[in-house]
Amino acid sequence: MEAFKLLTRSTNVKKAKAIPAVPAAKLPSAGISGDGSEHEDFVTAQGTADAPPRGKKRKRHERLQAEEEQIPPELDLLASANPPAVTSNGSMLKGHGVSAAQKQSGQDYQNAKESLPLMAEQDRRQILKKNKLKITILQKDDRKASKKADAKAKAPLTQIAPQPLTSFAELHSRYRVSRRISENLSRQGYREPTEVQIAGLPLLLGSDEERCLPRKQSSKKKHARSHVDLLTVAPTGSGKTLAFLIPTLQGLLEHRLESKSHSIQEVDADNEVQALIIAPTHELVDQIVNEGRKWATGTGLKIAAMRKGMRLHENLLPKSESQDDIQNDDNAQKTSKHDFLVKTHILVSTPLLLVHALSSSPKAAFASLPSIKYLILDEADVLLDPLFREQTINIWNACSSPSLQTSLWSATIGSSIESLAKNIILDRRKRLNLSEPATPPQYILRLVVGLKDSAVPNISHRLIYAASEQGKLLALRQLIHPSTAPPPPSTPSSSAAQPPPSLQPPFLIFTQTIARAIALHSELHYDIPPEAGGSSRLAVLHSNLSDTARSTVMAGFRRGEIWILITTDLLSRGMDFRGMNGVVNYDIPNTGAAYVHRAGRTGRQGRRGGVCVTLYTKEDIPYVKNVANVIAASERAKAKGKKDSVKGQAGGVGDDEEGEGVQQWLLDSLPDLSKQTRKNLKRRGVESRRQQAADGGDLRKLKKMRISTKSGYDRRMENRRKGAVAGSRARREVVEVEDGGSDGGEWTGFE
Ligand SMILES: Nc1ncnc2c1ncn2[C@@H]1O[C@H](COP(=O)(O)OP(=O)(O)OP(=O)(O)O)[C@@H](O)[C@H]1O
Repeated sequence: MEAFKLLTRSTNVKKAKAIPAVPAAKLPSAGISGDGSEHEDFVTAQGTADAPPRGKKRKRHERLQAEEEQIPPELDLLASANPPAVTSNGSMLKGHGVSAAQKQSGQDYQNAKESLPLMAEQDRRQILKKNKLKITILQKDDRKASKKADAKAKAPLTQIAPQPLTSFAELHSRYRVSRRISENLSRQGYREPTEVQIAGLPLLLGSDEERCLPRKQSSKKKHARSHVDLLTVAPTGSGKTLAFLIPTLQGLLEHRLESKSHSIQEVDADNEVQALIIAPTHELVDQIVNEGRKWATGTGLKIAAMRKGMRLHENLLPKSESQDDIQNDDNAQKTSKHDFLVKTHILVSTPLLLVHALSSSPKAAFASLPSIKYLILDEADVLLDPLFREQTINIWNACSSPSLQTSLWSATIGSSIESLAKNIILDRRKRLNLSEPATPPQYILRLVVGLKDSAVPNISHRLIYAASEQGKLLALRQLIHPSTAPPPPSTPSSSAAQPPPSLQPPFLIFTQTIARAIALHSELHYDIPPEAGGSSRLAVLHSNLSDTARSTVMAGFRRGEIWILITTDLLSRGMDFRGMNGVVNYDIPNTGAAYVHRAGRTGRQGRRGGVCVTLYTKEDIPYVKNVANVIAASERAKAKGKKDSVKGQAGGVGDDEEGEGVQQWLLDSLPDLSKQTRKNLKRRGVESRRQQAADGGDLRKLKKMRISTKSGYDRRMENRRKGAVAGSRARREVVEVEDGGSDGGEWTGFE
């Protein structure tokens, strides 16, 4: 059961421990030395640091040193993490002496940033290629853009090769990320950046020079930073959360430093939300908050989840007061007592909760959020899908700051979502009058890691034909108890020649609808023997449960108390369960992208040994091509990876995952999906599974789709038995009441 310990991640966020005092930074203008020798020299010449020589006029650098020592470590963005780089002739490398005076303003701060030398272009390109990273400029917003729009549309997109982040130590040494954040990373045991972090962090943290953005010859500012909006497509479990959280935290610290040095008295700036992270589900929101708190520890920055009844700022009245139909005072009072103001720097929310909070303004139909500097859309393709599109765009439009930086993240962003996002960004700029000479220039970049929109190749994919709903149940039981249940019906079209794999818990089972998740849960209720924990090992999670019930199930699953979790697509996106052994698609996913995300709950951070099993029936055959194509692409990628690594080193990768998921003959024989079928399937899933008795659906079809191993005859007999028991119980109660009423309650037994 060691695996279950791994699931405990993110359940309890320990309160930030007091960070041990970090020694005050050395005076940078004193020549900077990591070992403090220059500082000692300074002290010997001037007296002790604690007691400067009396009677002497305080020199400027002493004053600056005092100022420097007052800067708390979380804001000490310029402190040197590494000993200063010294050239062979003993002189300092350019850029390792930054005076405190340069911190006087945010602009100065930017100018003060002296970068470490860049890698040669060839080396940069080699590292990016090795890590399968592709960075493209989708749009450069400049003065001539509109005039040359047509010409530009035809021109190929420009690829760039930014300076890659080769280690987390570079975050501080090159990008001046706060020491606190770097310490938090190393305390959590994070050593090497993942692929998406290798390119994503420099793109969001670096100067134009480090990002290698094309610069005008006339631009003299070496450390200029253009405005960048970023679209990132990176595999599931590749560390995207950290890639957007670190730059956000760092950006907010820089803003704080900037406004402090400008003595800008921002109205209640410390309580204002300055970054918004939008995610599609409550579960993902909570996970991001937990992750964010790990990196924000000790920085003074707060990150919180949006909850019902929260208000974003004072001007937004509680919902009750803004509505015309206030029923009575008591009610209004009660509601306003429960409404409270959000006091956090980073707010994480689902689109719906935020939209509710924003539309509760009595004055405007939709309140604006001018303080938001960062907008992050996690699982952006879902957020821009018709289901959430309107809400997401409303939130996006409410962020009215001209310097808003938007980033979109997902493992799957199709070309239609990409162009929609691009258009929203450009329209917003036009509306805010930012399309004219953009200073600094504004770019929309796209970062793609690996093969776009593909499933992780480090797990094994199995597509199993189970003929009917009953066959699926049998196949599932076979997966859970490989030795006890009979094998699923095998037919000539079964793709798996070998017996189906067995699954070690913990694992997730996905169904198409809530009703089916509930039905499957009650069917499997007694499948786990009491000596293994019985029915408490199995749970169901869906959006019809209360928030508390959802959190309880999630906590139980993360703690390893629940072994098998039956759910809908609610948990298919973004959820990070460490040690997850497998995923079962009890019902086929609606799209290829949905398969990528469901399968991505296992095999995270490159972990091997995960299994994704997809069961399909005769009714699914017209729809299964989507999934089969994704599996085939993933297996091709796996085979290529193996070939490459065998070339690179003898032995190569382990041969534990064979490419048995989908065979070519099956791929060729599955029917192609028409555009309309694809669209309908995406929206509604396999239609026959959605029908309920109440819909007046075809009774025979309904029976076919029912999740149960029992025959109709057995069910009828069981129902009769149940009816008889209930009837006899009711009769007994009637007799008891009558007897009790007649003679004072003395029981005389049954007749
Ligand atoms: N550099 C790193 N070193 C080690 N572990 C890391 C690193 N970066 C992230 N992780 C861990 O990898 C796991 C997956 O990260 P994360 O949840 O951010 O993936 P993701 O790319 O957002 O996946 P999804 O597309 O499913 O949302 C997390 O447990 C995270 O803590």
